[in-house]
Amino acid sequence: MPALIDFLTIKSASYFVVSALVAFLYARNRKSSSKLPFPPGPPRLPFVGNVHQMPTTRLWEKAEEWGREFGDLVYVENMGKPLLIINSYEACIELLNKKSRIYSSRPAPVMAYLEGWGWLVSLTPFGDKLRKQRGYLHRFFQSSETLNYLELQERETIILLNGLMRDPSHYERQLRRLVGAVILANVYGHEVNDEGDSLIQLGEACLKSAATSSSVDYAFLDFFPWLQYMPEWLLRAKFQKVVREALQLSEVSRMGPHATAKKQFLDGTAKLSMTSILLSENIREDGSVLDEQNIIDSAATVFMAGADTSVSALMNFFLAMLMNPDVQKRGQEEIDRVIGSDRLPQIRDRDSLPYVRAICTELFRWEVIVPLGIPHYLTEDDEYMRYHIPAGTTVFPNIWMISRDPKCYPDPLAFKPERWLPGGAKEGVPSLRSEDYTFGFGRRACPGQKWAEHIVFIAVASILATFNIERMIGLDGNLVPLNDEYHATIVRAPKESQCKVTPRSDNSVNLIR
Ligand code: HEM
Repeated sequence: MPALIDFLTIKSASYFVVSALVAFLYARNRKSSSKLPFPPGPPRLPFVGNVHQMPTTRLWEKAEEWGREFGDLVYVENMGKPLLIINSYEACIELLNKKSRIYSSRPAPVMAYLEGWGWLVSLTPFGDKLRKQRGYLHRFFQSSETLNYLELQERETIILLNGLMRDPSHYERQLRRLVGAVILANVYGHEVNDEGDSLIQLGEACLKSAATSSSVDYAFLDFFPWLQYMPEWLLRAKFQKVVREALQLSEVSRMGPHATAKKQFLDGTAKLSMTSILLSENIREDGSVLDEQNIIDSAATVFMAGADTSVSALMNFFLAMLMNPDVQKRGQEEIDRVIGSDRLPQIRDRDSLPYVRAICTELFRWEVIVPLGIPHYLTEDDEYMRYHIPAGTTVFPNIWMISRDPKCYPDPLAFKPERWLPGGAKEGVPSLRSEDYTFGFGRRACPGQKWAEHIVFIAVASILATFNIERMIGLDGNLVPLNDEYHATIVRAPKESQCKVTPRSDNSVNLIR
């Protein structure tokens, strides 16, 4: 056995040296491929580049610091892999929108593929497959007409209000149920009965697992992919165990709900959903389904991409209300004045509730949910502002920094819906709306934007209409501190705060029931 260990250690060390050499030569070679310099950035060390300066979490905070020092574009390298961070909205539009032909692929993180998440639409490389998948998602989620999802969002929001009345101290659980129930009904025709629904739990487990694949703990696999072949006992890294567990989850979540929905479709018991509509349009006489893999993958991606993000927006709403009681009061006054107390708000009330709409727009700006977007990948060499950007660069739009630009948003850390009202802030309405960047850019921009905007609006308006959200007073008579911590993976999600969520009046209770 010791001889074997020696052999494998020598073997892996020699692999290391060869990989290092290849990366070094590759980096040198790339440097000489254009006369133009790379964009500015922190000084790089030979071979390892900026690896020593890369944070293990919250890359967006470091990116902001670099952005202040180097400007709109920051170029860094990680073991020979080029990364570009774009810090201004204008540069995002110039590169990711106007040159979307070459800026619309995705990097391929080794860990995500090992774990079996390679089928996610958000990882699909640019090309025909992606066009097909995005075509499906646009049809069902960017317009409410195909699935009539607005009605379902309203119905499920009433269940949310009942849930908050029953279990006011666990608002996160209720918000997860709301978003999960609408998504699963829209995608598979699955009806969620309670917060413990098995598909919601499966989705949550997948989200946790997929979040690990983007963890920096496994970034070493991107630099030394051959390490994935090392025996588990030799490497003493736990990634193989993590991979085995994730592989199971990714397969079950991709195929399981589809199989159930297909069975219901064939039995004639299926409810109207993205899956049942696509099956009915694509089923052939022999029972096979045209383009079934893309249908399966697009449907299975929706929970993964839509649930955590939309829940985070609503979690931020609770935090914002706890921090800004005056905003809550003004929103409630608008609803009382415009809608009265005989009915709950509906999505068609959007145009007559400008302040509530402004709260939603501010929610998409304040504490952005996907601070560095999902990275794009440049497929050809490019030039911009007399800089050379090499093919193979991973490109991050710095949504975090754009949303906090004090030139555009005075007092950017404050939650101020008034900034979106004409005449409401003395500086006037900012020209850059948060909806223009929070959902990403170009041909990879979020296909769920409209769906998310609608569910956030109806949930916010309905909660404001019927509940007061207030800080708790502790046994010592002082306010219980808010939990302003955030889970920090690709999605930045606030943690739950202890608070009091109480119906505004007996009339609210009757309306909810
Ligand atoms: C508040 C809620 C949401 C936010 C903030 C959000 C944000 C984003 C962002 C920043 C991206 C990356 C865009 C880019 O690469 O430039 C994205 C991609 C994506 N989003 Fe959303 N999203 C939300 C809700 C949803 C919902 C409800 C769905 C479900 C339909 C969805 C489905 C997707 C998909 C499939 C992608 C990948 C698109 C691709 O790679 O081509 N998202 N989202």
